[in-house]
Amino acid sequence: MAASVPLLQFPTHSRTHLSSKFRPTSSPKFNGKFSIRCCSNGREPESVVEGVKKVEKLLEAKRRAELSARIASGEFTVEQPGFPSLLKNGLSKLGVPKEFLEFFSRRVGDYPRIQEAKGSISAIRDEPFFIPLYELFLTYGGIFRLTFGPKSFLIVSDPSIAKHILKDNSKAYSKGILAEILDFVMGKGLIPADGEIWRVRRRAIVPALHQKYVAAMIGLFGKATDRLCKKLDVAASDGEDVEMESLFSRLTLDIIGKAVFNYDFDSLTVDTGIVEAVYTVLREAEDRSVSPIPVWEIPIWKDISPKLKKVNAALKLINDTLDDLIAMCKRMVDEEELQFHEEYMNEKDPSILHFLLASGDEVSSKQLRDDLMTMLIAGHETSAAVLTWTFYLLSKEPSVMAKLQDEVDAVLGDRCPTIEDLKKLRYTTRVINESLRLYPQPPVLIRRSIEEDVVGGYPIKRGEDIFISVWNLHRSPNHWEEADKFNPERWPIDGPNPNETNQNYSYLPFGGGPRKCVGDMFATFENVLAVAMLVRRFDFQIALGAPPVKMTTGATIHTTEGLNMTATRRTRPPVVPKLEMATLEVKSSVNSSDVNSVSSQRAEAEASTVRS
Ligand code: HEM
Repeated sequence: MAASVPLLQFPTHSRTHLSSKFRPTSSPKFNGKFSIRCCSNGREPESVVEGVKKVEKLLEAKRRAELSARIASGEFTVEQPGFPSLLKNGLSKLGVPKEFLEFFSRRVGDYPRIQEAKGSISAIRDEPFFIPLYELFLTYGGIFRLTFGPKSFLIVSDPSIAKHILKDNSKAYSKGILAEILDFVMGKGLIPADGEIWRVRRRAIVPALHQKYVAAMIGLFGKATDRLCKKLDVAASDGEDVEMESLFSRLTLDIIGKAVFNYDFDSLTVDTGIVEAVYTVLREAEDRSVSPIPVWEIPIWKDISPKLKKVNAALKLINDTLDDLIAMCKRMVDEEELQFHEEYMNEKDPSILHFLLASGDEVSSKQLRDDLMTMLIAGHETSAAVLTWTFYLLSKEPSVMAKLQDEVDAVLGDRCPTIEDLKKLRYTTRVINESLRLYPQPPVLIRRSIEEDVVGGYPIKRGEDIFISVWNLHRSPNHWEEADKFNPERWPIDGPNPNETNQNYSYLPFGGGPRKCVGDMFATFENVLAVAMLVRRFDFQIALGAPPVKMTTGATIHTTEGLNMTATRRTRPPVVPKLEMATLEVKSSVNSSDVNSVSSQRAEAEASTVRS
C-alpha cells in the first residue's frame, strides 16, 4: 500500500482542468481591447504596476499575520525541548566549554530532540502546502517535525542539513513516498529509482546529454518557440488575450518529445489523442500526490473507476507509442554504420533514445520506457512552470522587462538565436536564475532515511520521511536580502552562474549531489531562448479583468486559473547592435564559463555517483 502523504493532502484550489486552458482566452472579459495599452514602447505605466504591487504586498502581509497568529494561538502546539536541553543552551550561551556540556548531556541522558509542530489541516486548508511550511520555518527554524495524526515529517529548511542529506550522506536516503506515488507512471525510471538500478541507469543516461547534443537542441528550441510566436501573432491580430501557462505547457511538451524520443507531439498546433493521454497521466500523477486515500490501490475500485480506466487507457496508448518509437529507432540504429564515441549524435535523430540504443545500452524495454517517460515528465512540467512564473514576474517589474528587452535587441537583432547568442544573454539568464529562486520547481524535494543518521546535530531513525523545502531555502531571510523581491540584479552579471555549490546549498534550483538534475543545461538554454524570442517580438501584460494569479501545487507550482495575458506586437526602435555587441563580446567568456561551470558541476555529481 502506498504511504499516503498527509502534508500534501491539503485540498488545493480548484484547478481548471488543463485542457480547458489550452486555448486563447477569447471571452469579452479577456478581450485585448480592454487591456491596458500603454506608452510608446507598449510597457505598462509604472504607477499602475507600483499600485498593484503595494496592494499585493498588503494582502500578503495580512495573510502572513493571520497565519502567524494561528500558529501563536496554539492551533499548532509546539513540543519544547526538555529542561536539560534548555539548561545546556543557557550554559552554552554563558561560554561553558563544549566538552563539559557533552559530558553533562550524557550524565542526564539528554539527547537533543527536534522541535515538533503538531498540525491541524483545517488551519491551513486554503494554501498550497509549502506556504504554511514557510510560516512554520520562521517559527521553528531550519529543522522541525510536523505531525499529522499518526504520520510525521521532518521539514528541512537549513542549507547545511540539505547539503548533508542531498550530497554528503546521500547514500542514507531514498526517494521514499515519491517513488510510491510515481510508480504507476515512471516505474523504476531515473527520478524514483534508488540503489543499484538508479546507479546503472544514471551512468547510461547522463552521457546522452553531452554538450554537442545540447547545442544541437538549440535549433529545436528555436523552431518550437517560433511556432508559439506565430500563435501569439494571430492572437495579437485578433485582439485576443492568451492563456500563457497552457501554451508554455504545450511548447515544452513539443520540445521534450523531440529531444527525448524524436516524436513531434505538435501540441501547439493540434490536439491529438496522444497529447490528451500525456495530460491525463500527468494530471493523475499530480492528483495522487494530493489525495487523502490511495484509492487507486483499492482492488475493486481499481477496475471499475471510470477515471482510473481512463488513466490506464492513456498509459497503454503512451506505452504502445513508446514501444513503436523504440522499435523504429532500433531499425534506424541497425541500418546505421555506427561509430559510437563520447559525443556521438545521429544528425537525423539526435534524441536521447537514439544515443542510448546506439551506445549498446543493455536494458529491458520496460526499463527503457520508464526512463523515457521519466524524462518526458521531468523535462516538461518543470520548464513550463519556470516560463509561466518568469512571465508573471516580468509583468510585475516593467523595469526588468525593459532591461531584458534591451539586452535581447542588442544581442539577437532579428536572428534566430545561436548557442553563442545564448551565452551572451547574461541578463536574460539572471532573470531565469531569479525566477527559479522565487518559484523553485519542484518547491519541495522528498527523501526517506534508509538508515539511522544525525542531521543538524539530531539523531534520526530509519524510515523518516523528509521534505527539503527549496521554497524556504530560496526565500530564507537568513540568506537573502529582500527575499521576496524579484531582483535579477542580485546575481552579479559577470559572476558565475549561481548553483548549489557556489551558493552553499542556499540555492538549489536543480537539486544537488549525485541526484542533481541531468537536464540543467538543456533546461537553462531552453528557457533563456524562449524568453528571449518572446520578449523580442511582444510586450506582455496581465490581461485586464483576468483573475488574480494564485498558486496551487502538484509536482510543480501551477496557477489556479491560468496566466491570462495580452501579447502586443512590439514596435521597436531600430536595432543598433554595434556598441552593445562590443561590450558583450568581451565579456562573453564569462558566460561560456557559466556553461562550463554547469558541466563541471555535473562532472562533480557524476564523480560522486561513481564513488557512492
Ligand atoms: C527548468 C527545468 C528543470 C528543473 C527546474 C528541474 C529540476 C530538477 C530537480 C530539482 C531535480 C532533483 C530532484 C531531487 O533531488 O529529488 C531534478 C532531477 C531530474 N531531472 Fe530535472 N529539472 C528541469 C529540467 C529537466 C529536463 C529538461 C530533464 C531531461 C531532459 C530533466 C531530467 C531530470 C532527471 C532524469 C532527474 C532525476 C535525476 C536523478 O535522480 O538521478 N530535468 N530536476
